[in-house]
Amino acid sequence: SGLDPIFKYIDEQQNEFVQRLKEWVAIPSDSSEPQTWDKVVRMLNVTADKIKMLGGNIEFADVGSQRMSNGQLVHLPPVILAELKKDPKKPTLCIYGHVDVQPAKKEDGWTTDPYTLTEINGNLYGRGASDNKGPVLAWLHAVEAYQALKQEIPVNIKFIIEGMEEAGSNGLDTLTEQRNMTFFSDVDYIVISDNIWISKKPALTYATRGNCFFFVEVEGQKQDMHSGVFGGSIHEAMTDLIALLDSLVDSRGRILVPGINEAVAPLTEEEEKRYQGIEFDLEAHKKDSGVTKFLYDTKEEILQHRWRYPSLSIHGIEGAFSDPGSKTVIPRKVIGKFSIRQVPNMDPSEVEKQVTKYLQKLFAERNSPNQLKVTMPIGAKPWVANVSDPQFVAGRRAVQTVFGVDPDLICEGSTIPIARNFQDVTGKSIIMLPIGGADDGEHSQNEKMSRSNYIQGTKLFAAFFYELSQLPQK
Ligand SMILES: C[C@H](N)C(=O)N[C@@H](Cc1c[nH]cn1)C(=O)O
Ligand SMILES: [Zn+2]
Ligand SMILES: [Zn+2]
Repeated sequence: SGLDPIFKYIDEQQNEFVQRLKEWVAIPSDSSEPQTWDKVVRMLNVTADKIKMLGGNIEFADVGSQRMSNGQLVHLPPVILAELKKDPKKPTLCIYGHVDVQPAKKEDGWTTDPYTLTEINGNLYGRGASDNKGPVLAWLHAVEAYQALKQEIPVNIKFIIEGMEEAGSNGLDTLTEQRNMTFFSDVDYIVISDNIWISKKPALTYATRGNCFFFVEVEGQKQDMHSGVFGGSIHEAMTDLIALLDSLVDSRGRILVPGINEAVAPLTEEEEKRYQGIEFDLEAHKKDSGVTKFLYDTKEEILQHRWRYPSLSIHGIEGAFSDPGSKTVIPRKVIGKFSIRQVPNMDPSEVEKQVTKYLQKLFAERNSPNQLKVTMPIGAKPWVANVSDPQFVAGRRAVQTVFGVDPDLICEGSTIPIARNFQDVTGKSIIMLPIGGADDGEHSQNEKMSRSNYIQGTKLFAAFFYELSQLPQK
């Protein structure tokens, strides 16, 4: 086909493409703490340089400041808005991605250094390899392939690349509103590749869960105390917090906050049947994840609880003694962190009220003199696409061209916070076109992307440009 020279170029350049991913992974652009936002900015500069080399116009859009939990106001990293040369006769595709990463330390249990991309048995290990540096580079390499062969890219291309996705995409929602009539006005399609397949088969994603992230702070004394001197005679902040955290979810994974489960859209018969038809190998999932016993026994229940029911996870406690050894301390202030994944018909502002009211009631029952503060720094809504949108036809055809199979049509249990905002504010067609493998281990130790997914994924994106251009013009 006409795409063959492009695919050949991508195959020939694959070592160079892997080398570039190595350079990107080497930048520890962890967005979880302002202390490392300078690395996020460095990563955004490197990304912008690459887009400039492809002839792109770049704007570093300012998205203001964020008030941190300690009251400090910190300037956020900018968002890259970019555009390649425009031809008004072609449709315009806007590619969203992020170049920040989750935190990673070798001592967390990585086999290799998280910031040194290391290839083992065809897998490229490194923080951000799959989430989301690999896919962002794959888009840029797909553009590069057309340009290197002096072939016209069949669509106009815009980019939105941010460095705060893992921290909730703060500021990007307002920027989207501000630029709706300008940057977004000529956009026909928005594509996001920031998630994974559910099996070895390629997939198109039409829904994601949202996320409400909570901080529960319990403050006791002015300083940490000796547990031999004060233990037994004071209300300990950590004891209060553990009681609160233990009241959120039961051992069967059921959320205990009143109102949460009641809000969830009921499972229809038609939807239930759809789950039976989904190819999902539970044994392979167990093997890949290392989970020996799930909360549910059937593939249908597991997928439903990953895609269409809320879940509550407890992530950590700031201020708790967590080093090795035995320090007999009573921490003065502790902050529990948990999040609740959001599904239709949940509303993050309602969830915030429900959680706050519930925790305040439980805390009051403890008669503790300590101070309780509940905040929700992230409140991202779930996203559901219109699957009859022509963009899904282009996605399916591109998968068929590169992989020779029909893609699975799947949902995503995790969250791309800005997806729902793009949909609500711009009204544009959105698709998720993942290239990450089911066993990539995003956010985990030993995150990886296979060389094959990275390179075939680059071809998929090149084919997607072509297939979009073949759709009837809007
Ligand atoms: C799906 C995406 N690659 C991702 O990992 N998103 C994060 C975003 C998030 C949600 N709450 C806070 N950050 C995720 O789903 O955890
Ligand atoms: Zn991501
Ligand atoms: Zn992520």
